[in-house]
Amino acid sequence: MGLRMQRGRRPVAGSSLQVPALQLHVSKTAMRASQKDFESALSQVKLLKDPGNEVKLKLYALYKQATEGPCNTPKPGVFDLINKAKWDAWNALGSLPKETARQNYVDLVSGLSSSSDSSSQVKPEADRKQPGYETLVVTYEDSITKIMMNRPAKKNAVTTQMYNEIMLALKAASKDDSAITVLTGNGDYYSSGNDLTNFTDIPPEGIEEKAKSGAILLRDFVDCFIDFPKPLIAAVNGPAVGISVTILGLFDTVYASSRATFHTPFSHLGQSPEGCSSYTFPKIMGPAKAAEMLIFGKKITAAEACAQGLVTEVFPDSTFQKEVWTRLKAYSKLPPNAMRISKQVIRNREKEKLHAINAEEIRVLQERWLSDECTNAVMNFLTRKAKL
Ligand SMILES: CCCCCCCCCCC/C=C/C(=O)SCCNC(=O)CCNC(=O)[C@H](O)C(C)(C)COP(=O)(O)OP(=O)(O)OC[C@H]1O[C@@H](n2cnc3c(N)ncnc32)[C@H](O)[C@@H]1OP(=O)(O)O
Repeated sequence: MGLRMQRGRRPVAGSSLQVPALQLHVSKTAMRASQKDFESALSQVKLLKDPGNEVKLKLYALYKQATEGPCNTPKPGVFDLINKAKWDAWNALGSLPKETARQNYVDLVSGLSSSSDSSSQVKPEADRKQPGYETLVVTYEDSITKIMMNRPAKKNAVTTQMYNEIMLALKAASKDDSAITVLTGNGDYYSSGNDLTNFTDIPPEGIEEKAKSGAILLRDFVDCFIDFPKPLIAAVNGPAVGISVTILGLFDTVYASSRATFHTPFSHLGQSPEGCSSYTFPKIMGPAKAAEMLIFGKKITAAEACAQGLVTEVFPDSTFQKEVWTRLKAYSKLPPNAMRISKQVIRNREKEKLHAINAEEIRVLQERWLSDECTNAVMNFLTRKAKL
């Protein structure tokens, strides 16, 4: 039996191994890994290729040290081989401070991710579906990483899990050898925006805590789009609502089906603009058109969105897939470094500003989530009294 890395679980041991003395490297940046870095490493580790038993034991030991401190449990008996290997690995860390263990965990995962990235410089099998996603289908073909939202029965509404998976897919795509990355939706919708059931699982600590964690999630999500280093294309296959529309201002190219519509009904929902749209929309379409969308929730057609500069080009719905993918395949053959560098030249000077705008929009939105206007709107949708 080998050590197992389970989806959604901590690394667990399941092997009788000689545990080598752990050579722990205290990096120059020790003590600087935040809880957020640590949590992101915990998510990342689930997507790694099997790193082997020795590394899994290191991860296990560092995780225990980072979360519980020095080994404090009785040594398992000699015949309890698995638990003894785990105990030995943890105990070998002695009195290593929790913060250092956390940093070492983050460093180790980061090293594993980049080595698995460099080994993936070998072109993945054509159109291979990347494993590890439940709400997305992520494929690689013709130097294009395609991230497809895949909850068609729910109009690709974005659950907490989908926010997290899109972030992971973007981080992976930023490091793989694809030239361009495309976000699209499966089914008749591109996306109906935030899944309104995200408002329902309120923790015992109350709605304020939920709003706080929602704010962190949304900030990290939008930050991923601001920082994405390669050409990012949206293939808007159908209607788009809320967050799926606002982040379009952070894409480099937006292709839309003639059936697509663009709708940001924030006032109807007692909410306020996000995805940096309070900045990108007035800049793209002018303040008057942006106000109609962001304040009054005017739904616009693909043709209108194109005339206003939010959409690059509209294709007839009947030929949308064929025409868009033919175009993208041609673009993906252009020299990838030149495309990446051109994007950076175009976008980099705005990055800091966009991060600040993102933070400010979320500060306002977090208060809105606690308002009666927002609670009533969400309840009306969930109790079937209202639809957009
Ligand atoms: C306390 C704070 C917590 C904060 C956590 C939040 C974290 C980040 C927040 C980011 C901010 C984002 C804001 C936005 O995106 S605002 C936009 C939100 N979206 C909506 O309001 C759309 C709601 N949906 C609709 O109005 C209609 O479904 C729609 C017009 C899109 C389609 O109508 P249609 O009649 O064609 O289809 P159905 O309504 O029958 O839909 C089919 C099933 O899909 C479910 N569905 C669709 N959209 C959503 C959604 N957004 N959230 C949840 N569920 C959705 C719908 O209920 C149907 O389900 P059933 O088949 O089970 O009935």
